[in-house]
Amino acid sequence: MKKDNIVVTGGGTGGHLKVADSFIEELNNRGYNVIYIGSSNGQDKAWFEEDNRISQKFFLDTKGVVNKKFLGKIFSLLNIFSKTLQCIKIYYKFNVKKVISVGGYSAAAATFASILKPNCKLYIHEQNSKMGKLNEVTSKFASKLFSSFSEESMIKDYPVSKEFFDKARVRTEIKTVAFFGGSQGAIAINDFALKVAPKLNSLGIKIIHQAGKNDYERVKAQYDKLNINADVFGFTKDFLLKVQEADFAVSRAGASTLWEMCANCLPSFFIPYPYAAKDHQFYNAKVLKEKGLCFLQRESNLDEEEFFKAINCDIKNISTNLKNSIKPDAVSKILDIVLHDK
Ligand SMILES: CC(=O)N[C@H]1[C@@H](OP(=O)(O)OP(=O)(O)OC[C@H]2O[C@@H](n3ccc(=O)[nH]c3=O)[C@H](O)[C@@H]2O)O[C@H](CO)[C@@H](O)[C@@H]1O
Repeated sequence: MKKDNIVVTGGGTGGHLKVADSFIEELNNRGYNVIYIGSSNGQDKAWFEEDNRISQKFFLDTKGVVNKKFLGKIFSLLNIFSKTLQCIKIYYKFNVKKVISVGGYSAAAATFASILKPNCKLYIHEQNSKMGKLNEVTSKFASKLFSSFSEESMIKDYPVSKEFFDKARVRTEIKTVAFFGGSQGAIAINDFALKVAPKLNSLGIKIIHQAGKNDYERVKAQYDKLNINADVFGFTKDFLLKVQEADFAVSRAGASTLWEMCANCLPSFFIPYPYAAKDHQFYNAKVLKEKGLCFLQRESNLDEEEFFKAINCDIKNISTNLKNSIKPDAVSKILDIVLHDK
């Protein structure tokens, strides 16, 4: 017999969706009925539409509010209000008493509905070092807030999928370097990779390169022109395989990617997305940098020399120490707290 219905909401980009995915997996393993509420815009639909671990899925036509002009903001807020009413109806229909939000605009309506409906509890997972706008507004109403960066959080480890820990290995030498641009890809990282590729190639180092859907063709053509046989792709569902193969990564510092690399013991050179809200990608990586566990450079003063210095680091030492930066059972521990909360 299936247990209670639990709502998981949020997404928009891969970082939020990966965390939602980890919660859905564990809830499903524990026999709970999972209801997912996301947006029909962004990546939610592509990620979960065919997912048979989820018993009910709702992709609402919602968009972000924060970066809109005045009138756009008003329309988006009115839209969120009407979708909030729709979510309240869903909660009554399926007798929902617990809602887990991983944030992002696609979580807004379901989160507000959990606050407005009596006998419904809200649990929030904030992924970043600086809180997103929605979580800032709604966390005061949450029964519990979880975050790797908050002193108050009962569980500080990030909910990374177990497979990144299972396949972890301590790197001892650099045979393969990977370039990762976050779920959307990053032109700045693509251009940097193409700059350093000839030297990496001459050192006999293999290149893995996630260029993003939109820039893939250009990047691939550039490698062909350079006559370098790199493993280039736009986006892969098998990200773990690429992480596992790499001995060193150059990457954006979105929270999910950052902790996945820690879990896998992969030393990294982070180039944060400079336009992230409150510069949160920089602060995500700064926490690791202060412990000597990563390299960190601003996109505005990217330096090839610094990069080549980094790949000559004591990789074994960093990789070994990454092992202690995160523990593997955060998903389970967070859900223990949520599910036993009265
Ligand atoms: C531009 C922007 O606002 N980015 C935010 C977004 O980033 P974004 O979604 O890029 O951030 P993350 O790095 O957190 O997550 C990317 C996720 O996509 C997966 N992946 C990546 C490449 C690939 O080919 N296949 C694949 O599956 C990775 O495993 C990872 O789990 O959400 C993050 C989490 O809130 C934030 O920290 C970022 O700042």
